[in-house]
Amino acid sequence: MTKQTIGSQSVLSSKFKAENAGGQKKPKSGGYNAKESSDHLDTNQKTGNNRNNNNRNNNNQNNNRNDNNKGNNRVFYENDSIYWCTHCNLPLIGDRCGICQKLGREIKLSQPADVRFAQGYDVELVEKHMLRLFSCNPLEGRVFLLNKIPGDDQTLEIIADGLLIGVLRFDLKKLDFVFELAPDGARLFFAEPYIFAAAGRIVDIQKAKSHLNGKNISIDMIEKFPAGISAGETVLLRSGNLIGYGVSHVAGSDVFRLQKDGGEAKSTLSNAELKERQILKVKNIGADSPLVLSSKKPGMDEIVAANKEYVKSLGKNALNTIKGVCNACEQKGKPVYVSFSGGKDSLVVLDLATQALQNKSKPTPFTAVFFNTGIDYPETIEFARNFCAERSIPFKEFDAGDDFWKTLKKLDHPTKDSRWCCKVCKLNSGNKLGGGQDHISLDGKRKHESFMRARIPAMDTNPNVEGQLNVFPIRDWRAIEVWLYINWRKLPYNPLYDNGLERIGCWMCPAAFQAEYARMSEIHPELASVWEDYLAGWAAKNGVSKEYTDHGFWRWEQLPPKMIKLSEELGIELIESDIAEPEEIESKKDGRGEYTRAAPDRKKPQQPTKKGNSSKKPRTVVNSKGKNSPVNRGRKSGR
Ligand SMILES: Nc1ncnc2c1ncn2[C@@H]1O[C@H](COP(=O)(O)OS(=O)(=O)O)[C@@H](OP(=O)(O)O)[C@H]1O
Repeated sequence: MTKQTIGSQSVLSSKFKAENAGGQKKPKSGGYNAKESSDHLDTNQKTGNNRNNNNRNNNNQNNNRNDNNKGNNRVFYENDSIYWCTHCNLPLIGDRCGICQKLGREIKLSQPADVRFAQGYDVELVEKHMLRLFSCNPLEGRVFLLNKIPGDDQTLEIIADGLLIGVLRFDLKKLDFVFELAPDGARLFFAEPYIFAAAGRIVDIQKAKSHLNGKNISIDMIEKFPAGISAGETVLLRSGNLIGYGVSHVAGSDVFRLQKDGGEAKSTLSNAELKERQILKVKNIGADSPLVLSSKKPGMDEIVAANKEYVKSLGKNALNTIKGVCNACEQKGKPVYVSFSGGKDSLVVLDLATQALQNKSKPTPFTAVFFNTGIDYPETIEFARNFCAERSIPFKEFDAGDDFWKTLKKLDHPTKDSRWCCKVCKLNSGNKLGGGQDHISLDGKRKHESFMRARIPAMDTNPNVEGQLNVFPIRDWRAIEVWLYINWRKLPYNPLYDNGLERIGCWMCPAAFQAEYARMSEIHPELASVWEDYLAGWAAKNGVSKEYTDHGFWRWEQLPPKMIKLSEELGIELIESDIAEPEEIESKKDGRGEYTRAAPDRKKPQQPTKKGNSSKKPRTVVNSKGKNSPVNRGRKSGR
């Protein structure tokens, strides 16, 4: 089996997939095998062992467990596959296509497998990168998927025609997305008609006697290196009958000048330097054939039709959960609320609750509750209010008003590891909701949203809101299932999802990716400037640079290793309290082994505390070279 690596993810190549087509799927009940189940996107042809809806849903009930083999607390989700109908060329959440009735090819997803459809701005973003790099877009007009994987910041696998095409990764140095090819993505650009447009991206390497995979290539091996390539970019590679891709270490203009023996092209490197430098690194190259995507480009209506029975079955299970809880004897008479944030998950729960509880003969009254945090996007507030008004759903809005800003004056800003904002903006309102009386709250949280949420139970009493029983009717659903349901039911949804936001919450959330701040400042520059003004003031008081806040260092109380490394690479000075002892860092990991996007957990709110810690050493700016210079630059409240 040949494994290839894209960023942090191992991917089984399509060559392997082809060799193993028809292979039997491993039983789900077996113990976890790290080798077999590491983060990867893999395809395996199913061989008639048809799983029915019930099996699927049963799997969903118990779909994750600890990955003990990896020696950390990261959870392994067993429900990490989708299927691809190769006949209709569309994704399936169950193994059989509802249109052609054929069995789909299984695709194992990188964990946490919360795959979704690319929509609106996502499609534009991918197109922008395709055009910039390859001057063409083979994904044009196709519905494709995005699968969020762990990384330094937002990192998305791009899946089209059931194949991993590449990865979009938000680069914390560049503060922009970069596109990296995957083996099948590279094969696309060697097929007609794309090979003509992408010619300016193809580097020709001399035929080699030994393997090239993973090797750095020096100038004497380069036959042709297009001038338009920049250093650090993904490039297509050709060597004899081998095709593949790699990453350039230098700009094309440098190579061009050297090969032309001192031509006109602008250069940053001398000929001698260039001769010594490695020109590029081969990521993957092999005797693969160019890849032509299917001529079928189904739209969302067809995709919904192909998945309808599975979606209906998921919906029915969730309806039964809601009915079961709300009509159980011990819960009878308790007020029922739907925690409606204006996001996609609680939208589905609200629609399910409407069907489950608005039974004509014996309706159970319920109310949609929206906690207006005072830092919500205007689109979210408008959507939540309108959705309920248009459907005559009783709607209750609790407004936290200026509480966030008032608290910000007293304390330092919230961080990923000290998040007082959820308590101030949501939980305080939550406690007003039931007034201490027993009540039921239907909530949109899902296990696949983050490794932190992997263990949410079917229902739970909320230790932070007196009398509240939380029920999570769609806890086993993945984002693709949520979107299929929304499309099947033709529900209107928050427009921010089409505008490049994967997750709707407060526009200022310390748990957000830097990529999300970047997008927020494009959608709502007026909101971004409020936060930038705050950060500028905070930076001045604490003696940190604009780069410190621009690159998102403010989001942590104590920085994770990836941010410390970034500060070294960018030469950004830190504050001593940014750097925790290794044990402290370990205990602060968010369960994904990453520090990225620890989803807020209302069960464990951070108590508002002053960030100041009197036991801390005097403030010291640590420069990136590790030299400490004691200075009088304490943060207002300290970190
Ligand atoms: N402001 C507000 N008002 C009412 N209900 C809310 C609110 N924030 C969160 N929720 C409920 O919690 C679900 C998960 O939301 P989040 O992950 O965004 O936030 S949180 O951790 O719960 O705070 C969320 O579902 P989705 O936001 O659709 O995923 C809701 O059921």
